[in-house]
Amino acid sequence: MGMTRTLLECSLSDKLCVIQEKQYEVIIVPTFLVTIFLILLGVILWLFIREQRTQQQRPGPRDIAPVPPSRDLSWEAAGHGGNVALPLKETSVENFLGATPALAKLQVPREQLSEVLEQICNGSYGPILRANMNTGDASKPKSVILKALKEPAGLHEVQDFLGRIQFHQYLGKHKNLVQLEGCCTEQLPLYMVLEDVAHGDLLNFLWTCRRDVMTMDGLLYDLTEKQVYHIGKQVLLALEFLQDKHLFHGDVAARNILIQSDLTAKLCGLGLAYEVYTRGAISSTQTIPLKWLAPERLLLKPAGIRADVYEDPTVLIIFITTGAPPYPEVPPASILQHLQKRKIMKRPSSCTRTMYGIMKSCWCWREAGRPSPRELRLRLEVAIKTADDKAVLQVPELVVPELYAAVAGIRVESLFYNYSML
Ligand SMILES: Nc1ncnc2c1ncn2[C@@H]1O[C@H](COP(=O)(O)OP(=O)(O)OP(=O)(O)O)[C@@H](O)[C@H]1O
Repeated sequence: MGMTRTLLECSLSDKLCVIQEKQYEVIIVPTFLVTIFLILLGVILWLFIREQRTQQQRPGPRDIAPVPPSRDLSWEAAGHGGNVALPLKETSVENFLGATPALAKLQVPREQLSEVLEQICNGSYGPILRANMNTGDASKPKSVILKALKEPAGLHEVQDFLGRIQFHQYLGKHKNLVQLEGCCTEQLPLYMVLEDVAHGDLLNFLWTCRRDVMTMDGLLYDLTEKQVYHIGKQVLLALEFLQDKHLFHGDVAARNILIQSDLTAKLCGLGLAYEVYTRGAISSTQTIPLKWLAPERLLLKPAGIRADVYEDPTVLIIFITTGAPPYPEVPPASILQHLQKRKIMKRPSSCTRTMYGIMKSCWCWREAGRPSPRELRLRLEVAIKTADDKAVLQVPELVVPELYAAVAGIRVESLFYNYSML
């Protein structure tokens, strides 16, 4: 207003007046703008510093301090020399654990877990152990599997581990999925308690079939075509169950199928299904052997249940060849090019044309061209009726795990085999 008035007051012939007025404009406006800018900068800086301070005060992984190992489980007594306890005692973590009431009814009192019998392997969270659980009758302890959270664990890992237990709880019971028995999460160390599927994974089972072993602990190591269908069907029932919950497994492989003495198959390795549950998709952080992957996954495209269907016949073929690696003639790194030429696994002599026909339908390049788990199961149920229940599948050579790992494109340590100990 003042400036306008001054302008109006200056006559155009009064040069001095016009110059003075412009000087006024040149000084006042930029000063005003600079001041605003400085105030804004100050506010932003203040907010930034305040946020930094709050973050420093928040509990983070580095805040976790060591605690002595739990005495409840005699891991050292089992002769392994170490302990599986988390070196963790931190108020914030304890508060955090206390804040998961959803798990309250799953708690297994630690004193019921009496003795660690063996370490099966190192799983994705930490050691996977076989332990005895007291059932009330001292003469009948029950064998269970403990998945422990390894040390050192940060809050994020603790959170993820608890989330995983809740995921099992969400899934509920299914005959063909490994069952959650409970958990020990009220204090550290943390354990997920699972039913013990004592005969271990299908791959080891198949390798044992190659030996002259007839029966072991009630399990018959003689496989017929009918049994192959029978186990395949159970895996598909588990996949249907996951599909009903809008999930998929993501790593269908013989190493993730556990076998009971009555040939009940149970799917384990639910890590990727949990990712689908929490994020709606699988990330690429977990490495799955290339030779097991459906084309869309090799191409890093989004995958779904029909990628599981693609992988399921890979299991069947491994089955029918009693644990031979898939695509033995193709180097693991060349598998995508191989599939892009629309080449599929050859029919082994032990595989009937009916079974191979079913497999081929699953190895369709296009996802939409593959059957759903239910359609596939129905086909297996038809095939089972005429399947051979007499002839035992025989592959004479023993497996050399190192060679298998190289041909299959997997790390030999990932084969949790006690095969060599038989
Ligand atoms: N309930 C069980 N009974 C017997 N053995 C088991 C059981 N659970 C796991 N195992 C053994 O441990 C191995 C690894 O299991 P699993 O893949 O479930 O663990 P993980 O590494 O924690 O993977 P994920 O995070 O995908 O579940 C299996 O191949 C099997 O040998």
